Amino acid sequence: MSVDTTASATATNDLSSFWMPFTANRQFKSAPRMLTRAKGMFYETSEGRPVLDGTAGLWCCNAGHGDPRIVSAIQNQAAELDYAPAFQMGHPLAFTLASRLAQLMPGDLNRVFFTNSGSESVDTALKIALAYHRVRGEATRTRLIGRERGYHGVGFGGISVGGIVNNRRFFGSLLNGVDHMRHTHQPELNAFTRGQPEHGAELADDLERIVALHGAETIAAVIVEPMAGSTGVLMPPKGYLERLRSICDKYGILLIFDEVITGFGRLGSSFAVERFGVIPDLVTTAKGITSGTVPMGAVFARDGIYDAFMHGAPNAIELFHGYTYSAHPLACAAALATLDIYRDDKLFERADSLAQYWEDAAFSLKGISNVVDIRTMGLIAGIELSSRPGAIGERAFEAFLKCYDKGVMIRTTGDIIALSPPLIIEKEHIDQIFNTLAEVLPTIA
Ligand SMILES: Cc1ncc(COP(=O)(O)O)c(CNc2cccc(C(=O)O)c2)c1O
Repeated sequence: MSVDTTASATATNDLSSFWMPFTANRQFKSAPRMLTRAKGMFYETSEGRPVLDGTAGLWCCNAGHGDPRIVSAIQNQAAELDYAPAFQMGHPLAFTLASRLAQLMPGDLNRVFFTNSGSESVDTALKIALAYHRVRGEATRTRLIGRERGYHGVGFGGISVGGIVNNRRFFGSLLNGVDHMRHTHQPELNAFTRGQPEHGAELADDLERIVALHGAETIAAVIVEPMAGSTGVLMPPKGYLERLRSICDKYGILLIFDEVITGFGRLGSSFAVERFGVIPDLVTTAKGITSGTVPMGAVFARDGIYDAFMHGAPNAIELFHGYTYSAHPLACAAALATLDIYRDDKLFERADSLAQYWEDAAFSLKGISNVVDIRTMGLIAGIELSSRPGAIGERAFEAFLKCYDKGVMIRTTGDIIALSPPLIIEKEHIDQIFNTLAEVLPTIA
């Protein structure tokens, strides 16, 4: 029997085989929400209904959907060089892209290791950090420090340093050799703050306590999201990142910024590195690198980290790590086309120019029942709702369903609504998002 893989064949009613990620599978399969097309700011459902993409897919479609410049880049690449190994072999696009990315990133974060996702970027950065200390003769530095409420993907490395309990509790004992700083959310001090909170920089001193407990010589790296996205859009308190950098310098600890969400314009700048003016030792990225069109991640390393590995027998492999699809030609082509769009259409500057309008629109929700906090920066917003007793997440999920029915797609984490639209968004779309929320939220008891 021939297998029909055309679009008509995918309009199947058989939902049973796909085990959906991070999804209430039974609820979804009882009332599927199928997206079949996308263009610009909009998805189209299987019923032909337009849905405004308020979350850039999953924080990744920063250039919007269906840009012909990316589409043709992928098509042409598939026809020319569909796949080539990056182990002991190379293809020019990988080197061109790495150079482009290094030019985009501030500081001396000039070395780029390619992965296929944010989770792989995080595991790669953690392994580079551990190996870096070993090649420098400090093999005692094996401990990795994360932060409560941190999200660093779903690899065993990422969930070990991560701080979201549901992402950890089911997966057993591999999560050792880590410690965590406190998260920085202080609603009693900072609720409804526009941008960075005034209070909380001293929370970075948790790292001093961890050093005092374990000994600096046992600690390899600290990893933080400069802006914590998945946990519900938590901004770094003023001075916090600077303080982390200073403490890491004091003890020879590597600082890793996980910019899987904040990278590529989300905060109105190229990266959080640029936005906050703090230079980490490693940066993890993914998502916006290809505007979500082809899976790809990239880890940026400072020159000194790369140089530390470049010793020993001249024909020896310096780092025993990498993926079959590292620097995949289609991903490289999509990424180069995406970077061209960010540059030519000035999407980062555009995000910065719309940030005030976006913020004012978000804060127009203040005063609606159950809205207990609003947090914004660049083109990101977190709208926190109070939780129903014993039913955390239900209010926000109800808002998600109602917004979807009204033609707007939002994301929720717990009872926090997370919004992160494509950077091509127009003011009319911003109005549509927040007018829809203004209609929906008062109807949720
Ligand atoms: C900071 C950070 N680090 C790593 C990852 C993992 O990336 P991959 O998924 O590509 O392995 C992420 C991903 N973040 C992510 C992914 C999907 C949904 C949501 C949400 O908050 O709704 C967030 C992330 O936000």
